[in-house]
Amino acid sequence: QFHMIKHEDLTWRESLGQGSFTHISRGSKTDQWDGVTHSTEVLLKVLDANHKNCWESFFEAASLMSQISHKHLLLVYGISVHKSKNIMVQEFVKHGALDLYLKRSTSVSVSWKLDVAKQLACALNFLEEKNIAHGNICAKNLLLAREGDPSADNSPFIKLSDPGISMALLGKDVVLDRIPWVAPEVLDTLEIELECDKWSFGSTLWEIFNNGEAPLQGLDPIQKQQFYEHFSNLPALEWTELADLIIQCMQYQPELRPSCRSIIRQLNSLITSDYEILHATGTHPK
Ligand SMILES: N#Cc1ccc(Nc2nc(N)cc(-n3cnc(CCO)c3)n2)cc1
Repeated sequence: QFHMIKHEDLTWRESLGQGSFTHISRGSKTDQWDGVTHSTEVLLKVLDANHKNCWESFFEAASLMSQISHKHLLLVYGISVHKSKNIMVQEFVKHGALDLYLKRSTSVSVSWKLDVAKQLACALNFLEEKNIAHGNICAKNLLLAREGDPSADNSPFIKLSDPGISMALLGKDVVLDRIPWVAPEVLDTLEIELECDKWSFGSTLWEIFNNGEAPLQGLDPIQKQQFYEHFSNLPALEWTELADLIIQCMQYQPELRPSCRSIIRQLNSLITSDYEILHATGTHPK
């Protein structure tokens, strides 16, 4: 169920960092279309050689993204297996991971953030309708295809990345490190259900409205585990309606979390209210 890409059709450029058990590089792939050679810029995601045993899960994550297509889901061109290297070939998304973009950007407006949040909610709604759980929703896995320029009145555009290797294979320390994105019930079962993505959505909303700052970043794994044991909540944002939405998503009982349709409805009313506040008082919520 995959397009296999020949290793010799890939060119490797600079390294761009790493994910869990993987590292990423910019590159290009060449294709022959009716005898003409085309070169496409790609992102090469390589499974670390010392985690070769995870190759099934690595490609399982990629195939999830290949079986369904949606404008806000990352395009995976295919895979390439060469000697001991397992490579996922993805579309190169122009502005990279959202968490880094938010940390670097100073003037990102509330309406920009709401627009991005709504796009993520739409991607999740699409997955929910297909009964597909992603399992790794966070700002690091949101890729910014278009920055959006308020003066040119065009808006940002994001793509949700593949979920990566399943947590069942990543080990407890990686799972603890993913607190508070990973839903509390996952710590026991290591099973990903649709409701888990709602919890992660809440955590990602918090990141987006805190300019890419990671929630609970100062806590060590034990303190992170206690955060769940004490049924704690993230520090509330000043905008109470938004803080309420985050609390709804981050309900400890999975069945109490809102549907994607409800999340989208609430985001729409925040977008409208933001618009009214902006035009009423000339100021708007943090
Ligand atoms: N400077 C810069 C710069 C860096 C990267 C891109 N592009 C791109 N395209 C993708 N398909 C995936 C990623 N990506 C980034 N971090 C991860 C790991 C966490 O998911 C994945 N980046 C564009 C500009």
